[in-house]
Amino acid sequence: MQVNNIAKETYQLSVNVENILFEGLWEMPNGVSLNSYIIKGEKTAIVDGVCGWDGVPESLFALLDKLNINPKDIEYLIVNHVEPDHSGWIEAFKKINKNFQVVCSKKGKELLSAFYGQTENITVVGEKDTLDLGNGHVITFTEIPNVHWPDTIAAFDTLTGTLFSCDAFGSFGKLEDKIYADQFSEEELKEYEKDTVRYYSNIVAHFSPQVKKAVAKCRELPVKQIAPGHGLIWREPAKIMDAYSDYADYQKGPARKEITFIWGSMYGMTETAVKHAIKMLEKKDITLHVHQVPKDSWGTVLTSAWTSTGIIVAMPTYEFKMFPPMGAVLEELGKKKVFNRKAFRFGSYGWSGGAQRELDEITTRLGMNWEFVEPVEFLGKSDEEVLSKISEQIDKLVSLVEEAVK
Ligand SMILES: Cc1cc2nc3c(=O)[nH]c(=O)nc-3n(C[C@H](O)[C@H](O)[C@H](O)COP(=O)(O)O)c2cc1C
Repeated sequence: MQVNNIAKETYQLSVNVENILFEGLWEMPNGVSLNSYIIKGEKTAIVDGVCGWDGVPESLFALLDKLNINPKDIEYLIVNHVEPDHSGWIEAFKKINKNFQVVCSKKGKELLSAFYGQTENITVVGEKDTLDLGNGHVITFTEIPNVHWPDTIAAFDTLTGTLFSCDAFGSFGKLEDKIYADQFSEEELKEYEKDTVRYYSNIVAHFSPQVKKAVAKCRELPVKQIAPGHGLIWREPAKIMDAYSDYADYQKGPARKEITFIWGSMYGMTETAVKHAIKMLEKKDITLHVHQVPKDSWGTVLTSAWTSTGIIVAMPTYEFKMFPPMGAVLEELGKKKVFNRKAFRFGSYGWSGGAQRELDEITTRLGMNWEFVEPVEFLGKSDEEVLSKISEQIDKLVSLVEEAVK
């Protein structure tokens, strides 16, 4: 929980949240920050807020107190989108301040009524509309729908060049002493990027075409720094804009020279072949992510798959279908539109098989368009012949990935 002066009369109020599943679903090994911003012109505005969970609005009020800001003196609540991780505190705020004006998009107005019964004192803004807070702080608005809720806008302070981008350009990971990306070393940024890709792939990825449009729009603004609703502030805005643009492109593939290897096994028959395959892949000049299901969460698998051009799935047949957690993970990859990957499947069966049929059904139904090399399905344990066939197909897969990313 911290306050930072990030530009003239502009402050970041940040509250870290840990040990929860984001959206009730996604694990966050390093937590997440909920960032609000105060702009103190002649009038005071708060840009986005925090969730309404126990203790979180109170943390925000404590931060306002540190800044000597009485919530009653906040005139504008700029709600870039109504998703409750940023707007949940409105109920608590309304109890303290009865005379504020909400600034949001047309769609945001509908959602505010539905979620918080807020129907009055709302100023609707659209593309290029402005809000003058005095002292030179003229805020202009840009519509970036579906990044990540349909009502999303971004607010740009023309005085300081700060773009308050809401979920766009955000990341998982707590904010600690360093709040700017440029305070991180190359190594630290590489590590931090894992949280950014996790955030992007788990939360925003479905809307990748809209992300592309949003990035293009934001590039047109004279942005000096990007202050997102989650994660670090970017004083070199092109870096995170380029990264988000690349992540959006990965949806349709090809992505990076990486392979995500997802496997599951009941009695070790498939697992023996998995160990052989991993040993082989580790000798290749390609980044490998290995995940066992159901041990590793959907979110973790999705994070790796998002940046991988190649996918290997290894699992046995279970009641005429795939080993169930594999089916669930693949459905999720399909729904997030992890499309056009190079892929390989192998696994053990005991009766009459069936895993392949379900795999084909899921990839076809969800339009995933994965290009598979020949599958290797074996009865019981894997012998030398099976392992050699697996090696052959892995060689083919690696070549396909290398070709795709050239
Ligand atoms: C609960 C259960 C369901 C199974 N269902 C099928 C099936 O529908 N078709 C099939 O060919 N084998 C089926 N098998 C056999 C397994 O696919 C076989 O034992 C395989 O070797 C398991 O590989 P693993 O040790 O990697 O889990 C089933 C086994 C179990 C325990």
